[in-house]
Amino acid sequence: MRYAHEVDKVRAAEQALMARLPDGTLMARAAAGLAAVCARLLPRVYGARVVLLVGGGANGGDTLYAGALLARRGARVVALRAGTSVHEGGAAALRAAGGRLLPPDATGEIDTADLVIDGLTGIGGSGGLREPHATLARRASAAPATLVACDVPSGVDASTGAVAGTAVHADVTVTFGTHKPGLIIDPGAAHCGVVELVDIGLGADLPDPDVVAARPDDVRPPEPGPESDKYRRGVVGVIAGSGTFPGAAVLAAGAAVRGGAGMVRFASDAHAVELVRQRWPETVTRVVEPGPDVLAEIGRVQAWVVGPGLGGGERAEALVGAVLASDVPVLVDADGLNAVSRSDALRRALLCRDVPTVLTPHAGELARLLRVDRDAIEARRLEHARRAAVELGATVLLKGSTTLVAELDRPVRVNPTGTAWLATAGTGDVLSGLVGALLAGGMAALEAAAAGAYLHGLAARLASGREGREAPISAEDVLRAIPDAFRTLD
Ligand SMILES: NC(=O)C1=CN([C@@H]2O[C@H](COP(=O)(O)OP(=O)(O)OC[C@H]3O[C@@H](n4cnc5c(N)ncnc54)[C@H](OP(=O)(O)O)[C@@H]3O)[C@@H](O)[C@H]2O)[C@@H](O)CC1
Ligand SMILES: Nc1ncnc2c1ncn2[C@@H]1O[C@H](COP(=O)(O)OP(=O)(O)O)[C@@H](O)[C@H]1O
Ligand SMILES: [K+]
Repeated sequence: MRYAHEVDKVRAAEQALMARLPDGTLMARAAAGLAAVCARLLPRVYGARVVLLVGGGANGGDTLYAGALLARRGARVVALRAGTSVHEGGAAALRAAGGRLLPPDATGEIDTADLVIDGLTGIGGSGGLREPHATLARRASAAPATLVACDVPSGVDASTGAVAGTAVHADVTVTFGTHKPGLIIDPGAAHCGVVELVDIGLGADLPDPDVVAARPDDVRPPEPGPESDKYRRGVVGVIAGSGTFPGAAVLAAGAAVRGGAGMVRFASDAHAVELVRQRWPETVTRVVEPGPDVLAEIGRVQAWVVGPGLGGGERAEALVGAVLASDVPVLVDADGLNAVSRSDALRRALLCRDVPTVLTPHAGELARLLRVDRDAIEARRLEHARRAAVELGATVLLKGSTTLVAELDRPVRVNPTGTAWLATAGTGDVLSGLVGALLAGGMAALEAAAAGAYLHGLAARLASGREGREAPISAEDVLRAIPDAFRTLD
């Protein structure tokens, strides 16, 4: 797993470590790591033009010391000082190495630089960048020079990834000690470029992470063994589709098949059932009307998926209600979530469940569930995913440019796979069927949701093509690539 810690935990760990080390050791380690990355990025350090953007805090200090190291190797280094104060030790080191400090209006230096280091704000930044920081950030982001952010791109909130106004768009972010959530969650993540972690020795002092991102060998979907049969592998029941949206049913049922379910039971109205039967003859289908015995009519399952394409109205509410009353893991998606948003009774049913429930909203659906603005959710995804997990008593998979999975008292999972080409109709239906199959296979809710998001994003990348040469994909392309995604896991 890749770990990320929020700012208060980073500071506590740094203090604990600093208490055992001579003054300035951590800053020296951070600066050395930063300078080493910058040196690698330059074709030649000697004679390179390096500009430092320096704020008044320790982030500026790291940057000044790194600039001094580059100056000692023959780079021509100038620092533009934003604000009134500047880290004194760092400024003295830069001067001693032959570098110069200039006022912030010397912005012409940025346009002719080979490399710019952004040391305006790090983990101490808060709110939108003030002037002259914002102008410097904009100018550096637009300049041809390679832009390296020190610890965090200035203007990005390190703990959350929120961006209030201008923020640096870095090519590379060199971060110290541990990742910060804001570097792996959008909108902040989109400002980071490539993230390089420099070890400054914090390891033993860091507590459990706030946020984690899987690496390929962390994703372990269930595998059949010699003792397996279709029932032991897990039966998933999919209740989806309607006269208006039958396609969602085909995608969700198909993804459950491809996601490794031993068997898929599919139930809906006659039209959706007919389409699913034609497209996925391996499913066991049943036409159902909502009623007290609807689940018994469909048959025994190890997990339910309810919601994709169900449409609005009482039918959807009744079907979601029946599923929430069951005693097996449940995934609620799309119109199923909208039904919960409309009905206090369903909300109560959700809270009463003592078996796992996974909710898979996009920002609009979560906005309706939490009764907040969609924009607020997209700006502060981490906060809202966590809040939803608490208020709705469920494992919440928030979809979008960064997919998060939140569960009470657990580090939030950030999905590292995916591509913007996934933003196309129907891909969410594929995700619901896939996660449903993993739940039916016996994975815990958090693991199933995180593994499903990982495989879904990987399938999309495989379908879309090699980086730099991607092509548009359909939801069906993603579905077809699910087995390839499984194959790429170790
Ligand atoms: N602690 C350690 O052991 C280690 C820490 N390390 C390094 O220290 C960094 C943290 O340093 P830090 O705590 O000094 O905060 P920092 O990120 O420089 O920001 C504060 C400055 O920014 C300013 N500012 C804030 N918001 C602003 C805004 N919106 N717009 C404009 N200005 C704004 C604020 O001004 P003020 O609001 O006080 O007027 C103040 O001047 C960390 O990221 C890492 O690089 C490493 O060396 C390893 C060891
Ligand atoms: N900008 C984006 N970058 C990466 N993935 C995205 C982006 N926007 C959406 N996605 C992904 O695309 C899928 C869309 O799901 P959803 O909105 O439910 O679509 P639908 O309801 O049409 O099936 C989700 O997996 C989501 O995480
Ligand atoms: K910075």
